[in-house]
Formats: sequence, C-alpha cells, structure tokens
Amino acid sequence: MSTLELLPAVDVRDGQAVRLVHGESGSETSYGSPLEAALAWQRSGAEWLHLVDLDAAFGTGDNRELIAEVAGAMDIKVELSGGIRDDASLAAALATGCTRVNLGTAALETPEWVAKVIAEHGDKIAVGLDVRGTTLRGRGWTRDGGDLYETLERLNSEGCARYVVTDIAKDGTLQGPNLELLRNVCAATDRPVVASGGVSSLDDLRAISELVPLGVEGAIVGKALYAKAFTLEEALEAVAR
Ligand SMILES: O=C(O)c1ccccc1N[C@@H]1O[C@H](COP(=O)(O)O)[C@@H](O)[C@H]1O
Repeated sequence: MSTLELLPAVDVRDGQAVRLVHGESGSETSYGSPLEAALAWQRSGAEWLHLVDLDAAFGTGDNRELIAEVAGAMDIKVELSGGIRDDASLAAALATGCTRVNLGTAALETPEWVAKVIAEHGDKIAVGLDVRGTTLRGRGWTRDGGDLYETLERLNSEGCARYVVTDIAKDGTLQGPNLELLRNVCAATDRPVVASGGVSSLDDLRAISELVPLGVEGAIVGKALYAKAFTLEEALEAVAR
C-alpha cells in the first residue's frame, strides 16, 4: 500500500508565516519568516510543501514576491494556493516552479476558466474543496459557493486530477480530521484526495493513512507542527509503511 504523503503548510499573511482558526481573518498566530519555516520543514524530511498566499485568498493584497522566493528556494515539491483565479495569477504561480497549484474560488465562480486550465495543464491543477458541512466556500472562505457533491461531479467530468479537501470547521482547531467527509468525497471521485484540516496528533495521521486505499493520497499538516504537538520527523515515521 502507498504511504500517505505529508504536506507541511506555510500560510503567508502580511509577509509572515501564520496559522488561522477556521480560516478566519484576524485569528492569526504568527510564526515568523515563511522562508525559514519552509526550509525547516524541508530539512526535517518533507517531500512536499503546501504554500498559501492568504492575502491573495482574502483579497487583502498579495505576497507574490515572497511566495516566489520561498517556492524557488525549495528542493522539494510545492503545492501553491491562494488567489489563483485568472490567466495572470496562474502564470505567476506556475512561473515559481511549483509542482502544482490549488484553485479554490475560481472553481466556484469561473467554472469555464477552470475547465479550460484543467484541459491545458492536467495534473498541475488541483481544486481545493473548502467546505462547511457540504457547502463550498470561496473568497477567503467568506462566501458560499454551491454544493460540494454537485461541484465534484462537474469537476470529475472536466478531468480534474486531484482534490484538496478542507473541513473549515476543523481547520486550525487541533480537533482531529473529518474522516467521514474524506470517506464521502473518496466515494464520489476516483481522483486522489489530499486531506486538510484538524490534524492534532500522530493518531490522526494514522487514521488518515487508513483511508489511503479509498483514495486519500496526502494530508496537510499545519497548526499541530507549529504548536509542536509532534515533529515532522515523528509524523513521517508514523505514516511510513
Ligand atoms: O488555508 C487557509 O487557512 C485558508 C484560509 C482562508 C482562505 C483560504 C485558505 N487557504 C487556501 O486558499 C485557497 C483558496 O484560495 P482562492 O480561493 O483560490 O483564492 C484554498 O484552496 C486553501 O488552500
């Protein structure tokens, strides 16, 4: 069986690495330099970095130069998110050399454009399904954007290569992942799923690992690493098969 991929997160707001609670603007805890955080995860053995421009996601500016600097400094794979909503922002994101981008709001608001870029870029495009219950949220998770399963069906038919599934109610809370949501999404798609939100312990990672046969490919880990609930080395060891 494959090993669950772990993607330590570096979310950037106003030039700083931060963690939010439920993705709410204003709930930030700051963890200093994004580049230092990313390099630390790389030194600890990460094979992926989940890098987010939160200002671009919220529409409060962007950290484009800093994001490009961080992505460019990585020897590992980078998944880049936040504010990628049109040709210009997609071109800038891909120009960082990232392995793939993760589209959120665009998949809800400009589905024709997303279908086009999926056709053009294949598995360099993932779609972030950020949900409260089964309702998708866009624009920094502040606006409803339709039903999870209807959107998933549409994206499946358009050839979307991968989904990053975030339970907003769990994100940044250290309350454990929503395993039921992950099982339900896996049942609704044959594409790989990256789990996001709520990881608090090595047991949570072991529980997500049990879903690998269903289609869960990876897990994003944020707050738990920054809060030192465990080290990345311990996490990689916990999911090794
Ligand atoms: O990751 C977060 O904590 C987060 C919080 C609030 C909004 C967005 C967040 N993260 C990432 O942003 C993209 C969505 O950006 P956009 O809608 O495409 O501009 C989402 O996939 C999350 O990865």
